[in-house]
Amino acid sequence: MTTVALKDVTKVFRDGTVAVDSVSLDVNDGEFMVLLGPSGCGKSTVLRMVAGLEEPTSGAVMLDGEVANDLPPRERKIAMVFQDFALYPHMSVGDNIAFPLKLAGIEPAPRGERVADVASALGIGDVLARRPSQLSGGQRQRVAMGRAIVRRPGLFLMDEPLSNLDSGLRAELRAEISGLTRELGVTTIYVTHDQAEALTMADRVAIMRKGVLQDVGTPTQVYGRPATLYVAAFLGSPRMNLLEASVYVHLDRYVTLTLGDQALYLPWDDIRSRAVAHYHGERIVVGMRAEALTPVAPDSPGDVLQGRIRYLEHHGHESLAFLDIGATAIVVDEVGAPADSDTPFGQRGLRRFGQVMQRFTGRAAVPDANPNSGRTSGRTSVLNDPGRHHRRPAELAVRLAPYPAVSAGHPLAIKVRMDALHFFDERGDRIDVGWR
Ligand SMILES: Nc1ncnc2c1ncn2[C@@H]1O[C@H](COP(=O)(O)OP(=O)(O)OP(=O)(O)O)[C@@H](O)[C@H]1O
Repeated sequence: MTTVALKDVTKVFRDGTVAVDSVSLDVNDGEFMVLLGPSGCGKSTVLRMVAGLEEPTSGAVMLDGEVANDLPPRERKIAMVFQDFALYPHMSVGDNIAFPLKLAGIEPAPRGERVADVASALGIGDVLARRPSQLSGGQRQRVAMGRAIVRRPGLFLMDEPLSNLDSGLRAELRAEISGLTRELGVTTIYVTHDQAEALTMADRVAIMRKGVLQDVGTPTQVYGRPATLYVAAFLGSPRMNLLEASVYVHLDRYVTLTLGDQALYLPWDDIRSRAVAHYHGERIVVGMRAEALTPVAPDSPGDVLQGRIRYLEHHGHESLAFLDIGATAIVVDEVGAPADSDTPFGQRGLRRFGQVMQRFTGRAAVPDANPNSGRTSGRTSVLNDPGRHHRRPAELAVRLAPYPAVSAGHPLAIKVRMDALHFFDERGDRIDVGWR
């Protein structure tokens, strides 16, 4: 049984990089917690502090309710799994898995039994005599998992353990890892920049940006009720449509949300109107996921936006239409294109590449980007903050049936599910409208 608590933990590296900024997070016993965020947001640094491989600059890392800042890594009852597997190439698979037990002084007979049990649970019982070089990537990852679980640790720390594998195998191992950790009841902290991994595997997800924790909750909570504009923009594919809206209150009648030259109306007796009404005369951000938008006949009544298709994207099972609706979109920087979530070539890769190039050429190949340079206060308006967000003509992402009978230039009317709208204030914080 292991619980982890981070209390106001900050890590500033010697060069002044603030990798982790006042993070507080509780991980419950047996919980599968995923740390999610783009490359360089500080996820691995959090994990390394929990492992005892990095010391916090301030704050406390607590294990089972005790401050563990000064506890050496080997006394923390943890097992780590990394993306590069870190297997011993000269040892057989069986010896790799048995190694931690050997170190712990376990006799050969019970050692062999434990190894056989773990190997059969992971489906690698028939390759125990092979060397790691004679295995596939997926098998190697299973051996790394086996070596981690064989000691029955209280806490698993996994740093992008699947990112070197192809996508089919990743999906398979995703299910295996989450099944296995739950079966074992081991508390797990799993680092990834892949939102699909986070949403499918986690009991709860903690989303980070530039060292700052943005939101923590179950996958349903963080997806359905994102705490900040950043989380709203980061999660989901296609990205949530984020539109600048002006609020105008017609007392006792309705609240108008003006999007360019069109408007949506919240009836006054709708509970959400009261929260949004505080922003009368101001601009807010209205978020609409594609699932809240349905194409309808052009003259349909109710909450309908009119647009013209700028372009279509065909994805096989569906097509996405991107509509010009004459409104302004708020684009959150650093979330990357959705496909980014699939590239293992993160900041760490860049750093390594830079170090290798430097060794050969004496010059840095890639400047070591400091995500905190140009950091702005959390109070800055997102509607006027060129370093972090920018505005551009909105292209509303809408789902259509595969290969629809429309093309670029076609007009399209879209019905908006008003109860699925998200609202954010000018600082990028969720406006709580008291529902869901
Ligand atoms: N030893 C170090 N010295 C200076 N800066 C560092 C060091 N280690 C990490 N950093 C910086 O701290 C920030 C957070 O790094 P970290 O590795 O925790 O991010 P990450 O979210 O895990 O990213 P990635 O997925 O690319 O590894 C980055 O800006 C990184 O360049």
